Formats: sequence, C-alpha cells, structure tokens
Amino acid sequence: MSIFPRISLKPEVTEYLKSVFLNKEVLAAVGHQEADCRFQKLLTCLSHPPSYTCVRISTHLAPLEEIRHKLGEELKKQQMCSSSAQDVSIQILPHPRITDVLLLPVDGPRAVEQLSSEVVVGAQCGSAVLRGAHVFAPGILASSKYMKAGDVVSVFSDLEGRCTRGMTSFQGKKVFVGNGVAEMDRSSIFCTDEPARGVGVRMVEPLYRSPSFDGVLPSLAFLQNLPSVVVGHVLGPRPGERILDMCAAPGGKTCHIAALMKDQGEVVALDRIRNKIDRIRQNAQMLHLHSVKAYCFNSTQAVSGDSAQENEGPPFPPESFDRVLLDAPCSGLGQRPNMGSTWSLKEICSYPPLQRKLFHAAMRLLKKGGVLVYSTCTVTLAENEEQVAWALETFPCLTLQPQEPHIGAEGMPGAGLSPEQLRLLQRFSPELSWDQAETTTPLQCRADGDTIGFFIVFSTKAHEKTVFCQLC
Ligand SMILES: C[S@@+](CC[C@H](N)C(=O)[O-])C[C@H]1O[C@@H](n2cnc3c(N)ncnc32)[C@H](O)[C@@H]1O
Repeated sequence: MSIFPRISLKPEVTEYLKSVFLNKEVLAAVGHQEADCRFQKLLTCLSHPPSYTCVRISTHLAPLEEIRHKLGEELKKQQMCSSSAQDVSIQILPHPRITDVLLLPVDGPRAVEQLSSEVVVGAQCGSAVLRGAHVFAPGILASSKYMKAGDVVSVFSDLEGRCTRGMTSFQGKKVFVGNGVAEMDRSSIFCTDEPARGVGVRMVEPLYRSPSFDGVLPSLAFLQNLPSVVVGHVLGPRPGERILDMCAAPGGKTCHIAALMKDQGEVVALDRIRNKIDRIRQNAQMLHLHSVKAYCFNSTQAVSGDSAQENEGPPFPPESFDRVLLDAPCSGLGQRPNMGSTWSLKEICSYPPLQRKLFHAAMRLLKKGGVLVYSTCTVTLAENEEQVAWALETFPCLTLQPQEPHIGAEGMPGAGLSPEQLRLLQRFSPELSWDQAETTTPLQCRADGDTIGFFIVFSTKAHEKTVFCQLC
C-alpha cells in the first residue's frame, strides 16, 4: 500500500532515471517487465519513509546493552510526558550483524483525521516530520490568518515547491503528514525582522510515529541511516591511523570513524562550506571524540605541490593518509522520504565532473597500499557504477575489494562492469524489496532492504612495485 504519490520530479529527470533503470544491460539481465516494475517501485518508495529509525550508538563510551537499556528508559520518560501518550511498548532491537546499531520500528502510516486549520511546510521539513521531527518555524510556509499558539493544526508538505512564505492558504499539490499544536502565533512566524526560530508546531499525531531524539542521550545515540553506518565499517579504520574524510559535514561518518579507532590516531575532516565545519566540531565534542580535526577547505585542492611541506592542516603532501573516505557530494536521489525535487537534469548531471576531481585528489593523498572508500546517497549510474568504471581505467593501481559487511545488493549493470566487479560493489536498492504492506517479516530481517538508496565502493591502492600509476 502506498499512501503518498510517487516522488514528484521534473519530467526530464523522470525520463533520465527511467533510461538508467531500464538500460540495455538491465533489460538483458531481468527483462523489460521486471525492470519497469523496479523503476515504478523506486519512485514510490522514495516518497515513503523507511519503516524504522536507525541509531548508531557510542560503543567507544559504553557497551551496547547498557546504551540500549538507557535509551529504553529515556524514551519511556518521553512517552509519559507526551500529551498524546498511548501505552505503546518501545522496541529497541540490535542489528543482527552491525554491532553499533540499534533499530526502532516506526509506527505508520496511522489513521489520523485531518483538521480544518492548516499549516503548509516545505518538502524538506515535511520529510523530517515523517522521520519523527517536530516542525521548526523556518520550515513553515503558510498558515491560516488567525493561527495562535495552542491551536491544533493539520500539517501538509508542499510537493512542488509552489507555496510561498507567508501565504494564508495553499491549494497546490500537498500531502498530509499529521496533526500538531502550534507553539507560535502566525505573527511571530512571519511578521518579525529576525527569522523565527525554534519549534513552530509540536507534532502530536504524526502520520508516522517514531521517537524524537531531540536531546536524548546526545553522547551515546546518534541518528544515522543504516548505509551510512556501513560506510564506516567498510572503511575499517584502526587505532593509530591517519584518516582523511574529504567531504565531511555534518560529520556523522567522521565521528563514526574516530569512534571505530577508539579515538586513537587522527581523523582529518574537510568540507568546503565554512559554517558546516562548526557542526563537525560540535558533533565530535558531543560524542567525546578528540582525534577529529576539522578544516574548511576545497578538497579538490587538498594536495600540496610541495611534497616536503608538512602542515598540520590542508593542503597535505601526496600519500599522507592510510585511508581516505570520499563521501561525495551527489544528486541525493536516494534520500527517503523525498516527496519531490525541483532540480533540473542539468543540476543532477553537474555532479560527476566534481566527483572525478575529488577522486583524483583522493588517489594522490592516499598512501600506497592504503584504502579508499567512495560513497554516494544517490541512485544514478553516472555517479556510481560509471564512476567506478572510469576510476578503474584511469588509475590502474586501484583494485576493488570485497566489502565487510555487505548487506546491500550488488552494483547495477549498465556501466560495462563485469559480474565479478558488480559483486564487489554495494548498492542499497530499496526498490528490490520495498513493500509497505509487508509488516509480518521481523524488522531485523527487513531492515537491510528498507533503506535509503546508497552506493559504496571499497578499493585499495597498489604498492608501487606491483603497478605503476602516473596519475596518483
Ligand atoms: C554527502 S555530504 C557529506 C556528508 C558527511 N560525509 C556525513 O556523513 O555527515 C557532501 C558534503 O560535501 C561537501 N563538499 C562539496 N564540495 C566539496 C569540495 N570541493 N570540498 C570539500 N567538501 C565539499 C558539501 O558541503 C557537503 O557537506
């Protein structure tokens, strides 16, 4: 059953994605009907949230069972304080293979009655609500003229980006995401010199109910999508190593890497956007991680021309790092829930060239014998398998390696990679198993298939003696 319409994209983007998912190699492998069915399912599952919340826990600070117990206690307290308290037992399950992950089922879609008073929020805010957030004031686009703090309102997400800030009603395409209580008058949201901050609508009857993690065990529990946690494990950092995270903000993976190293060694985190660097530092501080060093820097220029120059910060001499993570900027088309994107095809196609520049820098900064992990949260071939084909041709010293854990599917055909090469790639493909009506399978068995769309490559750079590579 799907309760939301399929993700709303520009027609040119839908056509492009269709040509990706129905490419010749896929058609030859599974046939037209199956390929088309997967594509249609992808468009539907992208607009729906995963059926669970994934929490990465700080096993560098306490054992899993202790954190699981504390989390249960905290969430029980939260439930008792909630005005809509219902006695629903809170399930917190360990992931069967990933030792620092806890899974919490999401309750939804629930039957919630729509009210006459409406608040319309932007698509990004609507997606956050579907994953358990309250509505923050900057996300509010429209409300009734007379909305006062304390009013009970229905919250809708604007699907096509057509609602403009300050409207009093909106008739465009929108979807209902639940009911809440306004915490501000309309005038304090729209009629102020300073942009309003804080919670604008506290959700009391969300369509999908999941615990709010706002302020809950901040040093022990970190919300992170399952594939993002897998990235840290695949990279396999060890205590004492020097690791580079080239596109790091807000630092979820950086902090995971530091935690896996037991905070021993150095994790250098770079990001091009200055105000995002503080987020990396705040997250590292919150998780008690001291080995993270964050810098604002364009990673395409992170290799220093002078190989003898040893700076503490960037640029760095070639071959400075034991392992490099390139969690690349990408078109983000795997994110869930995503009700709609107004991006043009040109915008989507602007990423591969940037990813290749970053890849060149990554290869130069990596020590011989070192490990490079490349990842994206998108579903296109151009940013995933085609980048792998390009990298293998450009850098003969690069070898794909098996991944541990490998809980996603294999790579998608279409980029000329061999079946053996595709088996070494990890593609999280929710369209392969997504079925919202299927609630009988235990969460621990269903979780690996019900993720955001994501892609991971694990590779090593050969020692000079084996392969000569001019480019890295
Ligand atoms: C996918 S996000 C990274 C998410 C992050 N790894 C995490 O797990 O929290 C990509 C990031 O790349 C950054 N970025 C884009 N171009 C960059 C560049 N040339 N150099 C460094 N960072 C860049 C963006 O600002 C964005 O924060």
